[in-house]
Amino acid sequence: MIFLMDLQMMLLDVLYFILRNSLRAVLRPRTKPVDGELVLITGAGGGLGQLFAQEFSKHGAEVVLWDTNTASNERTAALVREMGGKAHTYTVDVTSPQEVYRTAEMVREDLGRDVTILVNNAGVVAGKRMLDCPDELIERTMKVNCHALFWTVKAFLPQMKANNHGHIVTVASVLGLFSTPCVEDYCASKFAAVGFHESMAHELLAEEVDGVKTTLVCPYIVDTGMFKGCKIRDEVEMILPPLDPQYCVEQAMNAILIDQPLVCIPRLTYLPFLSRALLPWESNVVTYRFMGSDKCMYPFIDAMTNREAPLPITAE
Ligand SMILES: NC(=O)C1=CN([C@@H]2O[C@H](COP(=O)(O)OP(=O)(O)OC[C@H]3O[C@@H](n4cnc5c(N)ncnc54)[C@H](OP(=O)(O)O)[C@@H]3O)[C@@H](O)[C@H]2O)C=CC1
Ligand SMILES: CC1=C(/C=C/C(C)=C/C=C/C(C)=C/C=O)C(C)(C)CCC1
Repeated sequence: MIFLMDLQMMLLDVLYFILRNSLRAVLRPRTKPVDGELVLITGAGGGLGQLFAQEFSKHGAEVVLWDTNTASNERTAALVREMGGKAHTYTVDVTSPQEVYRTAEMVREDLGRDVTILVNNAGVVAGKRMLDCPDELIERTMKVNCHALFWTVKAFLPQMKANNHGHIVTVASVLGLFSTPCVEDYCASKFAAVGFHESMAHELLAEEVDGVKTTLVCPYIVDTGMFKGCKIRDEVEMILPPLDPQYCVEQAMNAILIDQPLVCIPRLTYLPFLSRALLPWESNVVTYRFMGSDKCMYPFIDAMTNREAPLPITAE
């Protein structure tokens, strides 16, 4: 009897959330204020990291910027300060757990308060065919895009839980939900990031920690240069062009500010995610061929290889 009542309640809840989320897609729900929050962004010197810092700052948050690249991290801080915002920079390699824990402690001592929003944004890709790729590059992708999530979350989640207040954002990718050929390191790391994020989100809900929110951000190609050259069929690209970085971050911010658990940017990319789950493998293969996704990474890998190749010696 209790089982049947629970089943009925669960089905009603399922319907309620389908309805609520469909309405949310049309009507804009109220956003939460983030002024006064302390937001830590990893990979803050990069294309999306810089824009996240500026957007959070526009909303009145104080930002803590982490990157291995001191110069680009300082540029982000300068942009935030020009806007009248508060930014603190730290040069950190997020692949090192010791460095992450030590710097997290330093942030706490320097600022005298806890980080309340963590944006795990740092990411890399090897940009080589798997069989040509040095093992160290494959390991680096796994360490930056996946292992680092464990270190930063272990560093900041305990205080969020203790205060029952916080938000963990994981910038994964649509390539964590479906794959393309020739970026095995990246897909493996982003599928892992999605798995990590979802498991952590379920853990918080199972423990009824309702004040710590989570958002998984899965963008399609963004024009930051990271995947420069990646190209699908022209006719399909007209419907699905690479994203403008500002648009991507604005969409991600909208999701974060309404505590949305998952956002695929653009929405059209929910389709290949669904078709991967529902259609036979061979149906997906023919779709990939038709849309030019089967060889979309070739020009990207060529461009990466040429970028690294030494300049040809030309006779004077
Ligand atoms: N661009 C795209 O098409 C898409 C990107 N994404 C994801 O979005 C996120 C941001 O990407 P994007 O802004 O385009 O990339 P960028 O390369 O512009 O920025 C990434 C930043 O992370 C930094 N970084 C790399 N390794 C480490 C490390 N070990 N510790 C700390 N910082 C590090 C980089 O520093 P350095 O300059 O020294 O390398 C760089 O500043 C990534 O997670 C990416 O996977 C998702 C979907 C699409
Ligand atoms: C596979 C596939 C597609 C192409 C996806 C591509 C090319 C994604 C690239 C994403 C990147 C580079 C993400 C970085 O994080 C389509 C045409 C959408 C639909 C058919 C299935």
